[in-house]
Amino acid sequence: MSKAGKGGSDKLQQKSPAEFFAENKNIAGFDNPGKCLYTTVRELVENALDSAESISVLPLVEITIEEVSRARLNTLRGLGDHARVDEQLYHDYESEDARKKRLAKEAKEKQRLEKLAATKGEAAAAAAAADAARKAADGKKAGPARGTLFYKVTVKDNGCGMSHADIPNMLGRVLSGTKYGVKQTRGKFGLGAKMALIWSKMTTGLPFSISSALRKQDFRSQYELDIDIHKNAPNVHSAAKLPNADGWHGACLSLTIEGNWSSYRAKLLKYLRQIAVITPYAQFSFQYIAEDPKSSLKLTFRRRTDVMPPPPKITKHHPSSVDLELVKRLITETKATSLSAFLTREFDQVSKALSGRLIGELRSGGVNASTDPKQLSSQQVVRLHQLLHEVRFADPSGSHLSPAGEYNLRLGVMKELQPELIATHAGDVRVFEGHAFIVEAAVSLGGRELRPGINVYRFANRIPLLFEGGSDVITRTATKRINWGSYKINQSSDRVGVFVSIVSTKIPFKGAGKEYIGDDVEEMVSAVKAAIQQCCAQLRVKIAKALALREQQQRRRNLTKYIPDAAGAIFTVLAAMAGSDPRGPKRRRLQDSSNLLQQVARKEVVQATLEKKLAEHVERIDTDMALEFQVAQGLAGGAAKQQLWLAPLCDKTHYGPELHANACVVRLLH
Ligand SMILES: Nc1ncnc2c1ncn2[C@@H]1O[C@H](COP(=O)(O)OP(=O)(O)OP(=O)(O)O)[C@@H](O)[C@H]1O
Repeated sequence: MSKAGKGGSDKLQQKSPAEFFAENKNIAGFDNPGKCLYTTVRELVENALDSAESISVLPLVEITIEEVSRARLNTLRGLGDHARVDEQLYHDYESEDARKKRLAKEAKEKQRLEKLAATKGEAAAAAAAADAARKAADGKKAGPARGTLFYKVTVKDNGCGMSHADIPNMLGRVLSGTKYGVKQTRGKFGLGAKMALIWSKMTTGLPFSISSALRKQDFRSQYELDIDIHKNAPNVHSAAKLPNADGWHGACLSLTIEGNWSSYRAKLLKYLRQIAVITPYAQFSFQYIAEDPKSSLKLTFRRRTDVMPPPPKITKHHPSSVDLELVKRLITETKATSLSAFLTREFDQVSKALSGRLIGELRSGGVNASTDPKQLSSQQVVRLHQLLHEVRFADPSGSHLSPAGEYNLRLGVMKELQPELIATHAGDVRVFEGHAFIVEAAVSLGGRELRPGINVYRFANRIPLLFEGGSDVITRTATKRINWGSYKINQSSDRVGVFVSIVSTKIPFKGAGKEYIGDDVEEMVSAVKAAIQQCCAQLRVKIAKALALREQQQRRRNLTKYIPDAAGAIFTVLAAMAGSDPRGPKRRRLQDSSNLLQQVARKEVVQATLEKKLAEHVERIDTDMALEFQVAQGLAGGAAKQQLWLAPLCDKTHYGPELHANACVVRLLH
């Protein structure tokens, strides 16, 4: 008899996707309570942005995190107050041993303070006591904040909303979503919101509350649901259609989870600031409601532009990116009834003429242009798949992508970090495994909140990436592959901001948590490096100009500093000469065509007159030299130019040739 038959541990079992992800939450970025709070907010915010952008509406996202004490949570769960029967069972019970240890520690601390007061005075002892009290309080804060470990997270948007019938499946079934096509979106896996729901189910047991309306819909869908983890199916508690008198459209999702605000507060705020950098056309209102109102927080990241990148478009699979299973699925799903139509209809970069040539290669296998793709034998499908990988197809055009745009990236960095210098660059469309991608970069110097050294900001499909930076292609390229010194940038003392945004129909994320992009994709490494280098080259010119300006100002300051002394010395000589014999040797040597000495004698010229004239002279040579410098630089084609950004009115972002004129350079759109 087999072990399974005996009821041993080898019994065959099956898991639903929901069970798998509930047991392996960390794969999706749900590691610990603090990180879970962060990832929940992040997933809901990114859904909100995807949703508003899908209907070309300027996003308005309201995020609220509200502390829920254990007592309130119990009320929400319908649990009454519990009077403890056996105190010793509980975590917070102080045993006799623990009490002795605490008293010994306190006595030792008292002795230390008394000794300090005797040697260094009362003030030093008081400061040490305050310091110890602060450390003790910090220690308590870092530990689990009992009573406020639960949070109600609500995210509301003005996006496309969800249809009434779809809501249970969209939000209550793992691996279901609308973003699986070949399209650039923030979401991809059909997992994020459900992971938040699974986490809430595992920690508080409270359901998802969803309110949503499609555009022009006269009712709002109102749902309370959770997920049957075992069946991976939605479990609807209540569903209703409520009046929508004000014509609102969008979604408002709310759930109550365990979390840790104090340990992830900084990360969450950093995330919001960075998403505001890469999405300057969105408005984010953030509110943290604490049980103690003094710890509450309200922040608004305002919209700075109404120019939204054109929305990404869904595109067809590139022939070199499909695997055998995908070819089979496309054959099953296609509406084409001939092989010729199938190839042109389902694949990118396959024209009618090219499909004819491809079919020519397959003819020996017994197919022709009119063969119904659904009638292909499995050998014929295998041959077709092989052929698609052997033929060299034109690269995808990338016109379906939606990069943030240099204008938005620059604006975002300027508004959030206010750097002293900034340069931006948008790279050309490149290709990785048949998927187009575009890398945009900004490099800034100085500004708010940057530490000395290289500060890397990473974005993928316009999502900020805040974790696992050390292994990411952007961080590694910025810190290891750029020779900063050659651009007059000091890698350790200058405050350098490196912002890189990659958009693609397939970002090679490591893991479903979308935390970082691997450093092993050669095409991506070279595109990221080129984009950063382009920014650095622009910055080098600006830095040279700034240095020259600083030198010029220093020279002027030095000259100005000596004017009173120089004028005083000259005036003393002139005054002495003016009082000497006009026919004496000193006076004869002076060519006094402007009768300077007489003017000095008549007090028409005094020391102040000399000082004023010298100051005017310094000013004049300074301006002349600056002008000379500007002209020289202008002719050399560099520093005198200032980049000015005018947002294109049309939705194109691919630039063509540059037109150079004396006063400006204009970049044309293709
Ligand atoms: N705020 C929203 N507005 C409109 N539709 C939404 C919203 N939130 C979620 N959805 C719909 O629910 C689906 C599932 O969302 P979920 O967060 O689970 O996964 P996803 O965003 O598709 O992918 P990922 O797991 O990569 O985030 C989405 O594809 C979208 O169609």
